[in-house]
Amino acid sequence: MGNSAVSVNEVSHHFGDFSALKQVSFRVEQGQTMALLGHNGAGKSTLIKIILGLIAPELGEVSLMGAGQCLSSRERCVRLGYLPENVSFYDKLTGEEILTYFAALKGVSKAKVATLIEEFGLGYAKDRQLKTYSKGMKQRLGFAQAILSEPDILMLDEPTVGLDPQASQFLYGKIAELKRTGCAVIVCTHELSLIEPHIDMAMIMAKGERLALGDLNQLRLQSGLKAELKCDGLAQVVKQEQSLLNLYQDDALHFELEQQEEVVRCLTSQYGKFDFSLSKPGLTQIYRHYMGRDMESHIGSEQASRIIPKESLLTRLSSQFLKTRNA
Ligand SMILES: Nc1ncnc2c1ncn2[C@@H]1O[C@H](COP(=O)(O)OP(=O)(O)OP(=O)(O)O)[C@@H](O)[C@H]1O
Repeated sequence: MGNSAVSVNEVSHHFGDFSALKQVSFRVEQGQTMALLGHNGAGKSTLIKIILGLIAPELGEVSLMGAGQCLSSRERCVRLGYLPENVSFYDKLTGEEILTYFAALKGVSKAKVATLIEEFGLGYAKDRQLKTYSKGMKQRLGFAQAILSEPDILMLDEPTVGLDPQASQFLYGKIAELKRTGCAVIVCTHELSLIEPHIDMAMIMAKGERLALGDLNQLRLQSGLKAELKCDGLAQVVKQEQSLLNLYQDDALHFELEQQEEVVRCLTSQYGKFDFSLSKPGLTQIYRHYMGRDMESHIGSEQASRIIPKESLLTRLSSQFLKTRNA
């Protein structure tokens, strides 16, 4: 499977007789950020748990930094950072105590803890118990925890929920810094327009299946969604130019992305139209296209009775770290 940071190959998984993942494959290279998108219950968290080694997939393979599936060997050689969807730490500990605890588990110095606390604007609250923290403060602490060990692979589940716009920008700035060091980042989110400028690629999932995968341009092409071009005097041009007539609707030209060069060349070189606005489908439009009109029915397909009680993933990760270290 090569030496991608994350390589997921034909992974399938069931919970009882429910098929949560169906032959999902993708790769994320070092220094790349991938958005993992899908409706509630699409299988995103299950996939993340499989990558983390918390769930063993029934079928398929996962390889991290070129290393195979075995959790203990993976833990020894790959630095993983993880921010779960609902950050749940021990709420009687202070912010500083929590980061110090995770630093000890990950073999990170206390000095790094102090630096991160300041960087994340939590210095004023470091001695306060977590139960006094706001949602955004907990989220910042969770993110600091996830990047403590300068991870090779960072997985973030809804990282910007509860963050104000400034804190979200700070978080994406941090992600950009980590990417420059070669860190591969996978972000599960429903905040599509927020994440769009920060990703190299996206995977869209529904009902446990991969619907689309690629960078924005590849997703635009795969979706068949059209670009829209507007300019003054377009109606006059279209009257003279038969090749553009079929593309003309509601005062604009609508065309496949492959046709863009041809359309623009025609307008500029034959009609001297250099002042035009061109809009391409964004991630939100692409996502809506794939989700179709029955998005609501996906949301309704959650079956609460199947859900096994969730204990804190961080707690489980910590105990696995401890087991590995003590092995
Ligand atoms: N431990 C479990 N036991 C039984 N079913 C489960 C379990 N975990 C997840 N599922 C089911 O698997 C499906 C995928 O769940 P998952 O949490 O991966 O979705 P998701 O895409 O992360 O959703 P969300 O956006 O709501 O977080 C859902 O139908 C869910 O009910």
